[in-house]
Amino acid sequence: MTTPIMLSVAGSDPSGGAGIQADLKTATALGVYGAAVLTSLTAQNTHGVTGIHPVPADFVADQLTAVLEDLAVGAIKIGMLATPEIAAAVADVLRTRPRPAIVLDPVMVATSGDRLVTPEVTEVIKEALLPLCTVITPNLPETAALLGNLAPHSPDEMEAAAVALRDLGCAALIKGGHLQPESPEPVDGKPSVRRPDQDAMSVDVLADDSGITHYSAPRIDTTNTHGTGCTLSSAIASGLARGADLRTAVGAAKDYLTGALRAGAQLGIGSGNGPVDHLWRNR
Ligand SMILES: Nc1ncnc2c1ncn2[C@@H]1O[C@H](COP(=O)(O)OP(=O)(O)OP(=O)(O)O)[C@@H](O)[C@H]1O
Ligand SMILES: Cc1ncc(CO)c(N)n1
Repeated sequence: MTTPIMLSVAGSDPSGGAGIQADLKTATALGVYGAAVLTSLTAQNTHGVTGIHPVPADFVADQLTAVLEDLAVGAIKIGMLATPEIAAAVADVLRTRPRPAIVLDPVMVATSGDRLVTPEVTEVIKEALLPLCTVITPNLPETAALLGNLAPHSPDEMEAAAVALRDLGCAALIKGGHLQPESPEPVDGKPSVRRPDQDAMSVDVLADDSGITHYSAPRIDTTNTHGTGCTLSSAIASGLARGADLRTAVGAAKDYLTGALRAGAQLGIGSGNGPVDHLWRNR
C-alpha cells in the first residue's frame, strides 16, 4: 500500500485551530499522513495574535529539504510565510527539485484582523512562488493585495479576479467567506424583501485551465471561523495527495469544511472566534 502524504509548510497556532495544527488534524481526518515544516511560532488564541517568532529562513529550507529528500510527498500546502526571506527560501528549495502538487494559501491577516506576515511577502509570493504552484487560495482582501486592486464584492468580480490571478501562473480559487450576503435590489422603486439568512450561500470561485467553476455551500451562522482558510487549503492538498484532480479535490474539501463549520458552531473551544470541528465525521 502507498500511504498518501500531505506536507504542510506553515506557522504554528498554539490554540490548535489554525496553521500547522489545523493542517495536521485535517490530513488525519481525511486519512492522509501529515508532515509539517514550521515557518513561524505564533502566540495566539481565539481572540487574536500577541506575538510572532519567525524561524530563520535557512532553517525553514533545511526542514523542507530534509522532508522532501526522504518522504514521497504527494502534495504540499503552503500557509503562513512571515517574511520575504522565508518565502524566497521556500521558493528556492521547490524550484530546484521535482515538485508534487502545491496548494498556496497566501496568508496575510488572521481571522482576528492581526497581520501575520510583512507586506513585502506578497511580492515574493507573486513573483517567485505562485508560478511553482498548482493552485492559490486567497480570500477577498488577499486577492486585492495580490492584484493591486479593490477587493471583489460579487461572484462576477471574483470570476474576473480569479482569471487575472490564473494569468500570473497557476489556477486560482478565490474564497468568498468575506463576501457580504447580497443586499436587496429595489423592485419598482421599493426595496425587496431581504433574503432570510438561512438562504445565504458561501461561494468560492475557481479559475483553472478548463475555465471557471463555482463552489457553493450554505452559509453557516457561526462565529467559530478560526482556521477555515487553513482547513480548506490542507483539505485540498490532502485530496490531491490521494490522487484526485483539482476540481474534485476542491469540491470534496469544501464539503469537509462546511461540515466542520456546522459542527464547530457547537464545539465551544475558547471564548473568542473558536475553531471548526476537524473531527466531525468521526463523532
Ligand atoms: N459562515 C460560513 N459558512 C460557510 N462557509 C464559510 C463561512 N465562512 C467562511 N466559509 C468558507 O470557508 C472557506 C474560507 O473562506 P474565508 O474567505 O473565510 O478564508 P480566510 O479568510 O482565508 O479564512 P481564515 O479565517 O482562516 O483566515 C471558504 O470556502 C468560505 O466559503
Ligand atoms: C499560524 C497561522 N496560520 C494561518 C492563520 C490564518 O487563519 C492563523 N491564524 N495562524
